[in-house]
Order: sequence, then structure tokens, then C-alpha cells
Amino acid sequence: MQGAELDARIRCSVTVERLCPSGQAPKRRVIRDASLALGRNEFRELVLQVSDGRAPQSFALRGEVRLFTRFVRDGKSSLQLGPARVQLLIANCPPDSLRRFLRLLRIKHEAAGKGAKTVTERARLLCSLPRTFDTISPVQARDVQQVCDQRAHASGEATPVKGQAPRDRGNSGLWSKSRKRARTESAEASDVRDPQAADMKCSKKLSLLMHSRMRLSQEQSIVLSAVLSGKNVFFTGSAGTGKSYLLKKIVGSLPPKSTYATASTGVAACHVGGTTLHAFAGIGSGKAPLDQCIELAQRTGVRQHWLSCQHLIIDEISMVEGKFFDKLEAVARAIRKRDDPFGGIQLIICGDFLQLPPVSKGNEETKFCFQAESWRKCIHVNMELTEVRRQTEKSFISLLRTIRLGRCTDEVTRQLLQTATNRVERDGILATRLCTHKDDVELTNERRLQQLPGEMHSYEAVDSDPMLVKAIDAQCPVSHCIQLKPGAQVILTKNLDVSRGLVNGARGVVVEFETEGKGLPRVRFLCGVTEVIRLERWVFKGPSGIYLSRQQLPLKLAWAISIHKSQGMSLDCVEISLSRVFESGQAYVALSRARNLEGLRVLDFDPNIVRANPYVLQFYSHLQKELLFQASLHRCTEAEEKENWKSS
Ligand SMILES: Nc1ncnc2c1ncn2[C@@H]1O[C@H](COP(=O)(O)OP(=O)(O)OP(=O)(O)O)[C@@H](O)[C@H]1O
Ligand SMILES: [Mg+2]
Repeated sequence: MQGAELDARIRCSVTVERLCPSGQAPKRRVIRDASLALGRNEFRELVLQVSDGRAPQSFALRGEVRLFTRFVRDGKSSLQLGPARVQLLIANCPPDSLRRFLRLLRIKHEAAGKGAKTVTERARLLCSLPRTFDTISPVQARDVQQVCDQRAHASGEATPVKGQAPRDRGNSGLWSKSRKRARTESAEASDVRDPQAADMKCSKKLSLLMHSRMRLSQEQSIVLSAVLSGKNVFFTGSAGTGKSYLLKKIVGSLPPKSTYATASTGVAACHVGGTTLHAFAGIGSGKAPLDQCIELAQRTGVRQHWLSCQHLIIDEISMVEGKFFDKLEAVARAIRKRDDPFGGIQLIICGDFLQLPPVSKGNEETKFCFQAESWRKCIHVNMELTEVRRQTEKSFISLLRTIRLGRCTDEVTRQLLQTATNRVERDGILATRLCTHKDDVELTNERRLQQLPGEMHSYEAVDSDPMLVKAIDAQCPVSHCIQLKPGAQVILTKNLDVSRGLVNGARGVVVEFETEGKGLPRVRFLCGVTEVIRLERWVFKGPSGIYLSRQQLPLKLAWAISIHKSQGMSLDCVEISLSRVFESGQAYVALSRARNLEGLRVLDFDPNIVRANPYVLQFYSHLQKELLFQASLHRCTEAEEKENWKSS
């Protein structure tokens, strides 16, 4: 299957409910592993076909169709097919596929609009055409034009009142009532006065809708295909090669009920919309003997995760301890009562072992995950992303590559020493100091905030469960209470508007506060945009698998951040003091957060602090050989296939 065919068919669980006039559901059929396809029947009507692998059932989309999309992120949606009094409840669908499917459905249905010819019951009975089902074609320019015409027509008919959304949308009642959409609709109402502009706006919006916002590079797509083929995949790559970006895409491409997205740290887990690996596992630090760990994992709530998990995703694997990994593997086999590695769970693991290692306490000996006894039997495929996406400057990318390998040539030293005089400050936005020690971070931020004149403004978060503030704190990138003053240095912790540069990691300064309402801060960002920052919501899975949420400003004080907390981030302007570096990989993590050399100022640089762990270097050297071997094998097979094809 490819392209449109992929968009037009989803695998999910479908419940078909036939409604009685009172709205109750007297008849219900649940198909756990269904294929749901959008197509056209012999009368060219739009049809949804539900199949359980045997006799497919078809539902023509005639008249009003109501679509509820609030829980698409969880792989759920429902469709009410008006005249047929049928409701289809979709669940456990990979969220990205569901999003694309509903988008296609919405456009095709809206394009058909009022012009769709209705086939009378009599004509249907008398018709001698054989029953057919053709999968729907991809969205064409003509569909987009039809939708725009329909919308313009509907707005014209509705004689819009200022600020009020047009109510009649022809026969395409395809809307879930979301506030955001209501806002868009009211904006559309004003376009009625300028139909040409409205038309252009409409087609631009639709074309944006059709082209997924998350586009993968070729190498990222290859990893995704390996994951979707069911293999246990470890993919690595230097900082900024889009590992976490790809992981998000992977999470969206797998069925949500059986997919668990985790990471070694709370902040990294939040980036991929998941939970920490420790919270998922439920075996504490994992240092207890195996039978005790198994007992812990048998607790209600925890056991359920282990049983329902089919795909386990782990980001920032470099910080997961090897012995902990072995414990998880053994616990998985015991709880799931299966002897296959990890009890048969598909593993999707990513990270860069040349970044931060597992945290060690005292003299405790720590192992990397690739040194775990079970690592080799758990991983089927190793892959590497090579295109750096965070930085674009070739010389900076090559400098970082050298540092990553623990080397520091004279040229690299010269380039880094030169940054000590960089004036990375602009428009009152100071550089963020990356610190090796957490205590320095808190002290610096508190002290600098106190030193500022002006009134302090406090913002308390609204948490879904006030009893679980600690659990939320561990995963959410923003604090329960945020205090700000004019002049406070801040960093954005969420992508608000990528096209305007309001991205996670964007640096700014608070310029003032609104005088009304919640007194929201207005922030001037390095990208040149000044914006009032509103409350945002973070949703993530808590330790017991339930969803937790926090509503808070997407801001963090940014005079200083710890290098540990910065792992996984991209930062606009940074100042780094490397004199107290104590781990291999720490200098590399710090330096690789910067997007370019101009945005970086390195203080007290000493080439001796640049270190890479020798075991990790050895691991990567073996891995490189394996990858080269795989690539040449692949080329040989391809060449052979071509030969066979020519000679046949
Ligand atoms: N296919 C893509 N299209 C557009 N932007 C991308 C793509 N892949 C990655 N990026 C961007 O590149 C930057 C770095 O990506 P990401 O944080 O996923 O890298 P990473 O490999 O996880 O880095 P680290 O090792 O530091 O955690 C991000 O700003 C991300 O949005
Ligand atoms: Mg990452």
C-alpha cells in the first residue's frame, strides 16, 4: 500500500452501533481487528467499508455526517451517519493514520457537498450494476476547489453576522465542535466580503492540511519502515539528527493501546509524549533481587502495562543503566510468561551513547545498555541517522563531530576559544548558562530574578490531580509555580508556532505584563517576535498509566539550565563554562545544544575535558562495521535482483 491508499485505509477496532430513534444503541457489533476503508460504490457515492477479514459491511455517506475528533491523539474517533442512524466508534488506531484518514474523509465528503447526486431507493433496487467498492483517489486540486466553492457558498447563504460562524455547511455536517475551529469559522465569515481572498486562503489551508506537518527524511523513513515491519530496532545518531523527532512519528504510527513511549528522563519522556522508563516498569530502581522486582511488577496497574505492551519505545537510552535493562528484560519474560527476549515485546530504542552516560551514585559501577547481557539478543536491527538537522553550518557540524569522538584538534580548540568573545546577547536577551551542577542552576536563576527591579508575577499551574504534583513535576517541563518580573530571561518549552520561530528552546525576555485578566507576560524572542504567552496544556501518562495534565505558561527561567536537563534540547544562545565537566560526553551535550557558532560562548575551555568513553567508542566502531556490511549486502541483493529481472 502506498500514498493515498495508505490514507484511505486504517486498521483499528470498530464498534458499529445502530441507533434507535431515541438515540440509544440497541444493536452493537465490536470488531477488534478491523480494516476501515474509504471508497466509492457502484453509484460513485462515498462509502465506508468495515471489514473483519470476512464479509465487509458498507455504509454510504449520504446526508449529514457528524465527526468527533477530540480523542484522535489517543487513536479514537466516532462518526454518526445521519439517515442510516449508524454510529461507528473507532479505537486503537495509530493516531497519525487516523488523522490522515479523517482529513481525507472530511475533504472528500465536503467536496461532494450539495452537488452530490442522490440515488433514489427505487433506482437502487432496479439497478443491474454489480456491487463494487473502489478505494478513494487521493485529494486532487479539483476536490480542493470544490471544498472552497462549498464553503464560500455556505457562508454566502448563511448571511454572516459579524463574529458569528456560518451555520449551514451544505450537507457536510462534518464537524466536532472545538473552540479552535469555531474561531476559524468566525474568521471565515469575514472573508465572505472578499471571495477571491477567501478562496486563496481556503486552498492554502487545505493544502497545508493535506501535507503532513511532520515530514521525514529518507533515512528517517527507512527506520520507520523497519519499526513498522515489527523488528526490534536500535537507532542512533549524533546530537540533532532528529532521533526524538522520528520517535514522535513512530509513536503516532503505532496502535496506542499497546504502545508505551518512555525515556530515561522525565523531560525527554515529555518530548515524546510518554512516561519515564522507571515509571512504566514499576520496579523502583531495579536494584532489588529479581524475584522482588517481579513481585513489584505484579502489582495491579503495573502488571497490566507489562501485559498489554506490544511496542516499547525508549528515548535517551545512553542514560539507562545496563543492569536495569537486564532486570526489565527478565521481568518482562516472567510477567508475560514468554521466553522470547523481553517477553516478545517489540523494542524501539534510540539515543546516542556518546552523550550523557547513566547516572552513577558514589563508587557504584555502572554499565551502558549495550553492555547489558540481554542487549544483543534483544536488538534485531541497528540503524544510524547521519544528517544533522539542528545545525546547518558545515564547519560547526564537523567541530561537533570531532568533540563527540572525544578528540580536540588545535583547530577545534582555536574555534571554541574564539567564541569566548562572542556577543550572543541581543535586544536584552542574555545567553543561557549551561551548568554542570544542578545547584548552580537554581541559585543563579533565583538570584538573578531577585536582583531585577519590578513587581513579581506568580502563575500557579492547574494540575489534573493535585495529589500527584510530584509525579507531574517529574515529567512536565514547566514548574507548578512560575515567578516572573519584567526583564526575566525565559525559554519557551513548547512549539507554539514553528513558522514564526516560536519553538521549544526559543529564547526571550519578559517585556511587560497584561494589565487585564490573568496578567499574562509579553515576551520578546530572539527570532524578532513579541508575543503574549498564554496558558498551555501538557498531557502525559502517569506512573499508573492514567493520563495526567498540567496547564501552565510554557516558560522556564533561562539564566541557567543544567547540562543534564538540556539533553535533547535545541537552544538559541548559550554560554558554557566547561571547567567543572565531570562526565564523558558532557562537553559534547552542552556544545551540541547550540544551533550555530554565533549563538555560542564558551568560557574557560580546556581541551582536556573533552572525553569520550573508550567502551562506547569501541561499540560504535563495531557498529560502523556492521552498518557498512549491511549496506554492501543490501547493494548486492539489489544488483542481483536487477540482474534476475533483466534475464527473466
Ligand atoms: N525531518 C525533519 N524535518 C524537520 N525538522 C526536523 C526533522 N528531523 C529533525 N528535525 C528538527 O531538528 C532538530 C533536532 O531534532 P531532535 O531533537 O529530534 O534531534 P535528536 O537526534 O533527538 O537530538 P539529541 O541527540 O540532542 O536529543 C529539532 O528542532 C527537530 O524539530
Ligand atoms: Mg533527542
